[in-house]
Amino acid sequence: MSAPLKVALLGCGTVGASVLRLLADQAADITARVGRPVEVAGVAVRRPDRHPEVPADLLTTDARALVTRPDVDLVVEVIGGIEPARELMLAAFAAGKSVVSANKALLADDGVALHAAAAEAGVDLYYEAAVAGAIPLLRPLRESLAGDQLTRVVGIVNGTTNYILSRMAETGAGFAEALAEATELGYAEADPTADVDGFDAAAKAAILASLAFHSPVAASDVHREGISAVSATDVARAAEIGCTVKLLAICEKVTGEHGDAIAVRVHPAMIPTTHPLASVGGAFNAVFVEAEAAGQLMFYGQGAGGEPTASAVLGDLVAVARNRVAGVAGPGTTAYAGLPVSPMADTPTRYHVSLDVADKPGVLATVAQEFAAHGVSISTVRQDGAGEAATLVIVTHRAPDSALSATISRLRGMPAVRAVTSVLRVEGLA
Ligand SMILES: NC(=O)C1=CN([C@@H]2O[C@H](COP(=O)(O)OP(=O)(O)OC[C@H]3O[C@@H](n4cnc5c(N)ncnc54)[C@H](O)[C@@H]3O)[C@@H](O)[C@H]2O)C=CC1
Ligand SMILES: N[C@@H](CC=O)C(=O)O
Ligand code: NA
Repeated sequence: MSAPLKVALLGCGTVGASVLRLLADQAADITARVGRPVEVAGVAVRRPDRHPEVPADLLTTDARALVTRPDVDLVVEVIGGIEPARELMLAAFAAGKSVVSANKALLADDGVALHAAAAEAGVDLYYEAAVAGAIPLLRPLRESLAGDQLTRVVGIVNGTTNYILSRMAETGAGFAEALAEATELGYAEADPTADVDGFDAAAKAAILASLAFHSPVAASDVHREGISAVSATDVARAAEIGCTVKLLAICEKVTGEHGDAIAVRVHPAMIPTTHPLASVGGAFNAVFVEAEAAGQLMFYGQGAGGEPTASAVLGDLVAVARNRVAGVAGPGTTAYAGLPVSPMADTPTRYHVSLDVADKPGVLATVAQEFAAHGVSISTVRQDGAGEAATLVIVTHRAPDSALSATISRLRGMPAVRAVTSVLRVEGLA
């Protein structure tokens, strides 16, 4: 057997510790699959005293020196965040080393430049773990579907928020309690506001849109709304119309007056309980991909947690190790289509709106008139109660998002409307 391939592991938190453990547990199989042993050369951490599980001679606080060590062949970056992860990746490429990363924040922030640096160095940059954890999704998009035309990618790509929404809907758990559980289980980001406010899902949506539509899409291009404004009323209203609330990432090819573009958004939405995404619970993720020839495909599995994420990291590590043994680099990404990102204001969406109104003659007509004035067609209206406590529940047809939000702003100022108690977009309704 030839000399081992040496790996620099950067970061030994939830994901890094699982990578280290699985790499040791599966050493014999990985050796057989790669054709050479794959061994850890060093583990860069911030506080060596906090890692009694790692052999002391492997620990270092100098990640840069580890990355550029001549005996290191491959780098696994599971530190997270933008810097120093970016600088360490660029140093790895410059030194001719392939990188495996789980870092969606960085890939969505600077993916184009990182891919270019890897290509220039003739090495690999793989990051299957960065989107939907264990689920094989990026490689199918990049390789298996490379001969098809993708039209839509929609899914649940953040385990923490899905865990929180599932707990709120199923057990009535409070938001803070459910978030604490998700953090304890290793699903949440180092700063969980990245999950709750939709930044993590937006980064993943940007990566998915870039791969699906061969165009550069950054996290800052993604319309982003998190789940902190989702109320118990929203969850209850959703249940009344046979829906559940999920945080969705939606990437679509749209055709406007200036030609093809990409609409990319992350926001909570009501979806029918019969929709396959509605039954995706806990930290699980699921992603639908629609392609012209393939039709609909669905990918489902564990989207967060140390071991599931480490599975995807190790899959990439085996892939880049095989490429290294073969003396090649794998397929990179392409942004040849260069499609622009369409503004959220122009994106067609549907709204579910719940209003407290006085039950007086003409109120329904006044409210309906406001929708009509903005060119928004109403699909269904329901009135509950009477007198002072009447509630109007309206579901619209699709209209440009700006028309819908302008309608809501006007309703909030109408004397006949006492309160707008719930506003959520709706997806997947017939
Ligand atoms: N936890 C999860 O379920 C998933 C995490 N990811 C991604 O994997 C990456 C790692 O996530 P976790 O392991 O959950 O985070 P973590 O916070 O548990 O671990 C990161 C580790 O890196 C260390 N670190 C930070 N800066 C360092 C530096 N300059 N040098 C050496 N070590 C440094 C930290 O001390 C910490 O131990 C992130 O990019 C995250 O977005 C991706 C998919 C799922
Ligand atoms: N914090 C992320 C981890 C995986 O990407 C999530 O909750 O999905
Ligand atoms: Na994945």
